[in-house]
Amino acid sequence: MAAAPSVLHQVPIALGDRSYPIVIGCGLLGDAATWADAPPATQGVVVTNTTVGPLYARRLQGAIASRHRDVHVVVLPDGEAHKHWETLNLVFDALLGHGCDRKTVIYALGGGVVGDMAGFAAACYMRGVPFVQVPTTLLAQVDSSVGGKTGINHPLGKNMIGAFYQPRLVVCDLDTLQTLPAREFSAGMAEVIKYGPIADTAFLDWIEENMASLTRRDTAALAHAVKRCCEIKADVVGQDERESGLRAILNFGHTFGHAIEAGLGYGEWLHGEAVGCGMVMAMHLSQRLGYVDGAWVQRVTALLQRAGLPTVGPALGPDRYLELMRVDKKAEAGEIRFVLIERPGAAIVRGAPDDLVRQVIADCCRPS
Ligand SMILES: NC(=O)c1ccc[n+]([C@@H]2O[C@H](COP(=O)([O-])OP(=O)(O)OC[C@H]3O[C@@H](n4cnc5c(N)ncnc54)[C@H](O)[C@@H]3O)[C@@H](O)[C@H]2O)c1
Ligand SMILES: O=C(O)C(=O)C[C@@H](O)[C@H](O)[C@H](O)COP(=O)(O)O
Ligand SMILES: [Zn+2]
Repeated sequence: MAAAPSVLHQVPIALGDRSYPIVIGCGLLGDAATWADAPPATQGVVVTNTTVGPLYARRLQGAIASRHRDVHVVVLPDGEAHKHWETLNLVFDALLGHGCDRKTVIYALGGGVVGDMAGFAAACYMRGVPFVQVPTTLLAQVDSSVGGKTGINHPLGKNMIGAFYQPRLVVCDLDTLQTLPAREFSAGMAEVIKYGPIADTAFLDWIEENMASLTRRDTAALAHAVKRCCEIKADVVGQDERESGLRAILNFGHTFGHAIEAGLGYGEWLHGEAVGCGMVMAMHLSQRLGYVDGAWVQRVTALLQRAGLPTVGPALGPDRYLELMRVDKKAEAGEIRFVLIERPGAAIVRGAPDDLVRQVIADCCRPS
């Protein structure tokens, strides 16, 4: 018999009238009580994909059935390669086809790809309908479901078309992580580890000590990791919702990482894999600029390796890396700006000479 549903943590995110809770626990998805605070509406639309839908859509549909007259399920193709306009249009087709009004609640059931696309669809449909994040990957529970960055990719750059649009509620059901493939779990660990170097060295110590429990998906360890990551992200986003400054620290590893994703064509490397490798590159750059020492870079690199992540970048060649990174959203007047580790637990954003960046690419990537 399944254990009774339990809420283990609630993390608030303070954004004035756009504040919302992040609820973390077990057995939440199929429990009607979980959804009591979702906005009321005639129609609910669950947006999911071909992998997550068969696993969890019926359970969610049943739990929210009493809140809406109709609950529709929209099933998208799975994968980063589908995070584009054509897939987004499938959501709009369904919303219009079902005659959804502007109070319709969209439930994003899946990983970060579904969450980013369903959130962007919610931001656009009738100029904005409420949405709820129901993240089912480690990466989505610790990062993408929180903070309101939504959007899609463009062949020339990652997440280039999108909107800041906050969900009304985030529900992290830890039980869903039990069905996640090992490679996807490792990818999520990259964004977990990210919070250590940028904000909390005690959390980095904790991850080192608890890597085995996390890897075997022990519920108590997962609950702590998801809670601590959400606390850090909620604190940062609460201070700088639209990334005018501080929020950029959450982009640690992403300048190099997004170049890897776009350069290989979305999907060959997972987002978390590219970000993990990007963090190694950003740490090498931080070291070359005199901020951190080699021993510390090695310590974090070893942790990424223990999490099962690649730490040597693909052979795109320095010119291509630089070309792709100039498209990054943090770039200003053509200058690439990197999130660097100023000291363990603190990050800054600044440019770096091209020749140093080329040396980092030579040190950290396969030869082209
Ligand atoms: N908005 C943000 O702040 C933010 C933050 C980080 C990442 N992202 C974005 O998130 C995306 C990556 O998210 P992701 O790593 O969750 O990838 P994903 O959404 O592609 O999910 C990974 C894979 O796991 C499957 N899956 C999901 N839940 C499952 C479960 N419980 N059991 C079995 N399989 C399951 C999915 O179908 C998919 O095949 C990228 O597009 C990235 O840009 C956004
Ligand atoms: O929430 C943020 O801010 C982040 O940067 C979190 C990242 O992990 C995430 O991948 C985000 O989507 C990247 O944002 P982008 O603005 O560089 O596209
Ligand atoms: Zn990310």
